[in-house]
Amino acid sequence: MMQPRPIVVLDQLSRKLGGVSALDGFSLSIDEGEIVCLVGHSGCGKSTLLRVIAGIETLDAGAVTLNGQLVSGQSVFVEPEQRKVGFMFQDYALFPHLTARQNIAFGLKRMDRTARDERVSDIIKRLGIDALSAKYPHQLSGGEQQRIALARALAPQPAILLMDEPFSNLDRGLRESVRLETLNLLRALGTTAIIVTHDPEEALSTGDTVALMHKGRLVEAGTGEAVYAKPQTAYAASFFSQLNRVPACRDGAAASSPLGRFPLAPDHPEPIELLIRPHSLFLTQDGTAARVVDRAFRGEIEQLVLAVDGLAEPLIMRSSRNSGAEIGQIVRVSVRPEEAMIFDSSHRESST
Ligand SMILES: Nc1ncnc2c1ncn2[C@@H]1O[C@H](COP(=O)(O)OP(=O)(O)OP(=O)(O)O)[C@@H](O)[C@H]1O
Repeated sequence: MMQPRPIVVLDQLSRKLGGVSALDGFSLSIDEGEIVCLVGHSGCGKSTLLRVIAGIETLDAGAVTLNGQLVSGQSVFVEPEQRKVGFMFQDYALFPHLTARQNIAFGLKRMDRTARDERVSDIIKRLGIDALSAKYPHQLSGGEQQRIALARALAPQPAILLMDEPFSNLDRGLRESVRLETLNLLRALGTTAIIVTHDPEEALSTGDTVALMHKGRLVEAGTGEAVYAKPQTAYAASFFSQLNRVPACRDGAAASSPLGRFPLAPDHPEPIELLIRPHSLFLTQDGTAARVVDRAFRGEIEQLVLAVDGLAEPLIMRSSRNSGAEIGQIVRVSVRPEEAMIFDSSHRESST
């Protein structure tokens, strides 16, 4: 098997816009054929990053290398048309006065007519959108417009495809199927892609790598499983799920808390931040006493709100087992020790 080759190398990208650091030393390397899902809260710099890669925004510092060629930085600037980068905008930006087929052909003006027709027919066939090709954008549903926009972005066979919130305009029901279809197509074509979203759940299930961004910086990157189960930072832990923050302090080789003791590395920085997901709590005879403050049954999931002595905030516990607990009842709660997450809280203010 061939070694993967980095096709997008983003090195220490910085860009100030309107006095804000939209990009602040952002670095990431993406392999050929890799699908990266870039996620972060609104305003963290996701769109600016895509625009810099596409060449429709400049850099203050840093360098972008695409396919081995320096395209931005060190006084180099390669024009967007020369970059072999496709861009799919959040609102699709289809031309209203062109049919679906003409929209798809739009980026192929420099090809001769026969080759262009062939290319357009090929992508229409691949996406199974033949029935839409003579229609105008206003005659298409949101899902159909999304497919035309995708076909238009893919028609020039870009080495890299950038997609800004490509599924956010779709209904919930449609979003899942369009997302799977789009990913399957990108994989079949071997396209390297960066897909932007602000939805944590979507990020975890889209693509090979999740890259979490905050205030113009990369917080961490890894597979969806890794960033969810073993986040390296408290910011990532809290971005991808609700959390219980539990006070804890060092006691020898352990972090001691009202919910028990957890192993702590000797060199772990202090103060300690102990974070526990609602699903990491369970009821057991030898747990810590807790009073049920609230209980909500949600079909497959039961949620309990539990007051524990020594905790200012009640704990949220979720389980797929129905405990049958009643409000006011005293229960005993424990933590799956391997799921307790311990961080250093000294940088919390700057990271949230
Ligand atoms: N043209 C501009 N002029 C001034 N400030 C800008 C400009 N473009 C972006 N910004 C600022 O830069 C920061 C990053 O913006 P950007 O649009 O890249 O974020 P984003 O993560 O894509 O947000 P969203 O998810 O809301 O689209 C924001 O604080 C934004 O207000």
